[in-house]
Amino acid sequence: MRTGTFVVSQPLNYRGGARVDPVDSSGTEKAFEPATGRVIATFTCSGEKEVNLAVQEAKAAFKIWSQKSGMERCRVLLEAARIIRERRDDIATMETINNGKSIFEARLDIDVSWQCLEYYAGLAGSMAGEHIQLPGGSFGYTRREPLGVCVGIGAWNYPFQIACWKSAPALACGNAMVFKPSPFTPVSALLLAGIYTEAGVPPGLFNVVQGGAATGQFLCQHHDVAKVSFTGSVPTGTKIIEMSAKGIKPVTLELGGKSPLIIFSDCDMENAVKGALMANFLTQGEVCCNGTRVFVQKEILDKFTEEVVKQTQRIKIGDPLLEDTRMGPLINRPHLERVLGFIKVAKEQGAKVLCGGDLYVPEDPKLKDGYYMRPCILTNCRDDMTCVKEEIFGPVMSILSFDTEAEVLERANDTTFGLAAGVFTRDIQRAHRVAAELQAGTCFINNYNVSPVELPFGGYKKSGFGRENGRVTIEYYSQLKTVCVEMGDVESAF
Ligand SMILES: NC(=O)c1ccc[n+]([C@@H]2O[C@H](COP(=O)([O-])OP(=O)(O)OC[C@H]3O[C@@H](n4cnc5c(N)ncnc54)[C@H](O)[C@@H]3O)[C@@H](O)[C@H]2O)c1
Ligand SMILES: NCCCC=O
Repeated sequence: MRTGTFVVSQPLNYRGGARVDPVDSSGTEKAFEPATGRVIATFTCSGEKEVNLAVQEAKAAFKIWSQKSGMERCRVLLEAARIIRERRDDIATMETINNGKSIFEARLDIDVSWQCLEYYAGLAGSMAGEHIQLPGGSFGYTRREPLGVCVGIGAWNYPFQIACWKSAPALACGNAMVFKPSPFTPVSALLLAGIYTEAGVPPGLFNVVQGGAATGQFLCQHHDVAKVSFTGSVPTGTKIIEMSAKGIKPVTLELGGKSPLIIFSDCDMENAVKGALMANFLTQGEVCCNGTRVFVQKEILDKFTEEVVKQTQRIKIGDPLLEDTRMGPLINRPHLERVLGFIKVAKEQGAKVLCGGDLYVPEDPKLKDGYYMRPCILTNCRDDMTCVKEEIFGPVMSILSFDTEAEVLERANDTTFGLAAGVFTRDIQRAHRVAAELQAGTCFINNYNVSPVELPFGGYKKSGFGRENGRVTIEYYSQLKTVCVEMGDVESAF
């Protein structure tokens, strides 16, 4: 497949094991190919009736799936993981076309996705309760039971991976799911739905409804929905939690961030520079956990800055389906303009642009309407500047300098967000001391933005709560039942 050729020809909803057109509407949306600015799909957003049908299908499938043993669920999830691995290139291509990230990166996202299914397949068979001895031969035991129909609502930056991070633990625990992708990236969740069906899940176990805020609200407010797992911005997360409070439904919130990356003067410079690029420029900088506040100890500020600028200028921007491209277009025109707007404000507030921060027009004429910009490095930054305080969600790194460990910790933690943080140092005691002090759900030591599925991921403070990945996520998709067994006679108080 080449850039500029793909159009969606099939329905984009998935219900009861097949692609369907929605029975009602809450508006229409267009999906774009960010590389060219072409419309690749115009689709109907699901209305209340369609959402209800999807939830009812999920409810019916839940009855079958929740009765399966963990090992039976394990086998189906392993088969789905195998199919994803087999179709890695096709899925990655679709992701690149709809999201704009480079094919090189999209393939890595797909790897993390099948690994997630494999991981939870492995846990499905070992989910168990406890047996607790009580006086007189009586006893109790606990059962880890699924919740029912879970809703997943996704953001547009990791469309396929987010669908896997939510559905794999949900299905492993015996739940059913209705998933709503971002209206900007409706395509790849359908591939996952088809794969689950091929792998042998009951029809209706994993459904996809398309749409924006209205469709999302119908899902969150549905009385047969037991849980909502949301990935997106803080303002939308706030609305989700309000709706879940009304229904007393558990929620997982994976929200935004403005994470610090601290580079001490005793770091391995080469790795620290690589780490700073990893922390800022994957997926065009549209990554929730990016370490966009790069604090560099004064002694190495000049050397670090020079090297990081040199490496950033070498990033190959362009057609995201080409093998050597490392930065594609941003998700859409309004977002590109928003990111450029942040750079304009940064300059007005006194920041200095060391490289990039402007539009990029690739030579290939078919890419002229794509949403490209050059990755940007800002220096002369202060903690009170907008570019240092707010999530930009684009390829913009702010460099700040610091003197002491105590000072940088205070500044790093001076944010309402708490998704991630990073530290580069060769001093092992300092590395762990700093990681312990950082107010963030994930702390990277001497690396950044790696995503092993074995490790829990989620936020402190306004970056959300609950976790995805890791063993702990089983607790977010299941509930504990206690069974108390009397072996003697009832000792009545009456
Ligand atoms: N912590 C994480 O794991 C993580 C991962 C990716 C993205 N993000 C965050 O997501 C944001 C970017 O994604 P976005 O622009 O898609 O976020 P967004 O909040 O605009 O949208 C996220 C999803 O919520 C839906 N939605 C919007 N309004 C809704 C409502 N009222 N009720 C129900 N659903 C609604 C959208 O259609 C979309 O599917 C950034 O802030 C980023 O940091 C976080
Ligand atoms: N590698 C996945 C990061 C998710 C945040 O956007």
